[in-house]
Amino acid sequence: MPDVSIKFCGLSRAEDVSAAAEAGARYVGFVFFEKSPRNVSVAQARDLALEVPMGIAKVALVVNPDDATLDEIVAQVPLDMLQLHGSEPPGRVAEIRARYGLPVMKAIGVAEASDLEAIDRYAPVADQLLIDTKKPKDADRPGGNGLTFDWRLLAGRKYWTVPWMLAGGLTQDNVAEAVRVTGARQVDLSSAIESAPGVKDAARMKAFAAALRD
Ligand SMILES: O=C(O)c1ccccc1N[C@@H]1O[C@H](COP(=O)(O)O)[C@@H](O)[C@H]1O
Repeated sequence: MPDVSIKFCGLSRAEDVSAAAEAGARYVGFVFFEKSPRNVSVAQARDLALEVPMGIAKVALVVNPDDATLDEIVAQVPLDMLQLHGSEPPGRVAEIRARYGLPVMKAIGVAEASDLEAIDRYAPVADQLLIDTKKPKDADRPGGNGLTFDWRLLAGRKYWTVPWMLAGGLTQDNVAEAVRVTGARQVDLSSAIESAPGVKDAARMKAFAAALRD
């Protein structure tokens, strides 16, 4: 198994941060999206971010944010990256990257081959890409739904101009296969490391990391 970096997303308690660090996460994510069971306030995220050990990147996940929202988050929370998980067009991604001087990761939803065309539009304006399952029509959030997409769509794609992460329904049982098929060297997940919606589980984080290591 190659070395694969893990991002555990949607942490909301100090104990989740400790568990993520202990499991070997290289990124942790805080969700700013009211309809999500993982939604945190700016104050909560600030307290959590201050608990994150050095060397683990702190990521703010936002969905079609306006400048006022981002101004507040960036001013209050010590961050290493912004994750844009809405329908932000490439120009807006570039604008956010320039305005805040933080690396930006743009999520791209995938359901079919044509969705991958977005990679060429976003790679020039983002520091990283997050290839996630496309939002189902009836879902009330654009990610974090625990659903996979057909990983074979990424198989054989050798040339990426920016680093990327794989996301969407990854679990301790399927991640090894997902990495094998897609060649991903970074993975991001939320649902599978929860004991209930929004409640992270230390044992599941540990088991997920072990599935990538062993
Ligand atoms: O987690 C959420 O609630 C969320 C809300 C809005 C946008 C994105 C969200 N999560 C992101 O989706 C991926 C995949 O999640 P899952 O593993 O399928 O549950 C997750 O890694 C987050 O980055």
